[in-house]
Amino acid sequence: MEGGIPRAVAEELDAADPLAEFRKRFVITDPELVYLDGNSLGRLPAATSDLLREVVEKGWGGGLVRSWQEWIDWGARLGDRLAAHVLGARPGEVVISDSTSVNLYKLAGAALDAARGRNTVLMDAEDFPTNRYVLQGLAEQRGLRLHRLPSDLDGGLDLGVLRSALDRDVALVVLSLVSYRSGALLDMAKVNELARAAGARVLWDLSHAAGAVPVDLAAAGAELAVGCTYKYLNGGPGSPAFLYVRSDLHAVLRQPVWGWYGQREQFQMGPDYDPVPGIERFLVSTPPLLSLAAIDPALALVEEAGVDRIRAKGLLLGRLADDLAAAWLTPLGFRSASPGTPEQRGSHVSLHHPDAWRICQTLAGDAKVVCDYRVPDRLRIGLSPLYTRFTDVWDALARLREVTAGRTYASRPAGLARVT
Ligand SMILES: Cc1ncc(COP(=O)(O)O)c(C=O)c1O
Ligand SMILES: Nc1c(O)cccc1C(=O)C[C@H](N)C(=O)O
Repeated sequence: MEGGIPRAVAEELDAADPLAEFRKRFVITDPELVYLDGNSLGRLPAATSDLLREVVEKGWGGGLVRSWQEWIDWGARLGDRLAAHVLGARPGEVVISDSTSVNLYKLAGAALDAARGRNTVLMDAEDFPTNRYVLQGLAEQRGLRLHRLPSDLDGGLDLGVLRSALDRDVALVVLSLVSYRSGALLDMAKVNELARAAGARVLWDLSHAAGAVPVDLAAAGAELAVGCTYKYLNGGPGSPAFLYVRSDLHAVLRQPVWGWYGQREQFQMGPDYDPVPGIERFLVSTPPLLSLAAIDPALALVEEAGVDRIRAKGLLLGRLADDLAAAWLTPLGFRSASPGTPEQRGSHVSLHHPDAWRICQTLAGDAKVVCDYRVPDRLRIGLSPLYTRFTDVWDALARLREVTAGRTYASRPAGLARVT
């Protein structure tokens, strides 16, 4: 019961794909497994293991502490590459450090400290949990008002809702450019403009956007951003995050965690904290060097492919997923949980189904399709263009249809795993 779109269509799209060769640059141990969870953890680039072996054996094993001469500015060097090729920022505006949550805390804290007389923080009530918790903590600790903007779980934040909440008390707006749940993509320039007109700053979380959709922080008038490197940037589990602060704000903002990596003349070990003038003032401490190093070969792939080409393929993958879902899955009780066209989304798509959890678990078994589940009833399908083929999407949705239609999942007991 193929119906809808024949597999040959996906095969033709693969044959015409200018990025097809990039799949070979990743480690793929099980060719039958369809991996559609690169929006959570990207695949391992083939070059990463050798690079890490070199850093471990030559750098750590041979060079020992002397290697810090070379390692110490890797966060800034990689930040500059990310700025130039992925984020549309200028040299000296991006640095890699800490985790997304910690960077969010540092930049939100810095912005709130600088915004005297304004006592409201706006956030999307449906934003990724860590963002909500960090802001809740900051607001409680500082006696600020946290205004949670209602937003459409399957759509995204309505700019009309944001506009009407932007009064003269708002110090900071924190938003994800791409929603982790629905994939909804916001208009960054428009949001920045609305906030600027109201005298508020915007802090962007680019975790689900970086390396998947074109981002031009400078052109969009962005002031602050954070994001992770282990999703579409394929930096590996727990690879450190990035942070961006527009250069004119470096002198104005001081982050709340005063560590020695932000200090002028770090190795002079001076008595009092006196941060450097540049982006490194937003650093805190010793980076997890091996995880930082792993970003290098991963970023090289994104640089070579180019984010515009990655996005172009992402849109086609998204359209194929939409068409197949409409033909095969809607009749089986699936309902879209994402904006309707790929252009309105990042690179993942979500579907509601009352049995989503059990379907997701079953798919990952014999059907060999890894996507993820998000409470209460969503399957989230990540389409990471550097290694996802059109035939992968076709095969995955065909297996999804089979599992659901045959209700082969129904006999399995339900229950939540610790990690989904
Ligand atoms: C939008 C968003 N922000 C933040 C995070 C969390 O980042 P971390 O746990 O690396 O701090 C994630 C995913 O883990 C995310 O999807
Ligand atoms: N960061 C993760 C982790 O440490 C464990 C399991 C999953 C993740 C993820 O990245 C989830 C992802 N941010 C999400 O959008 O749900």
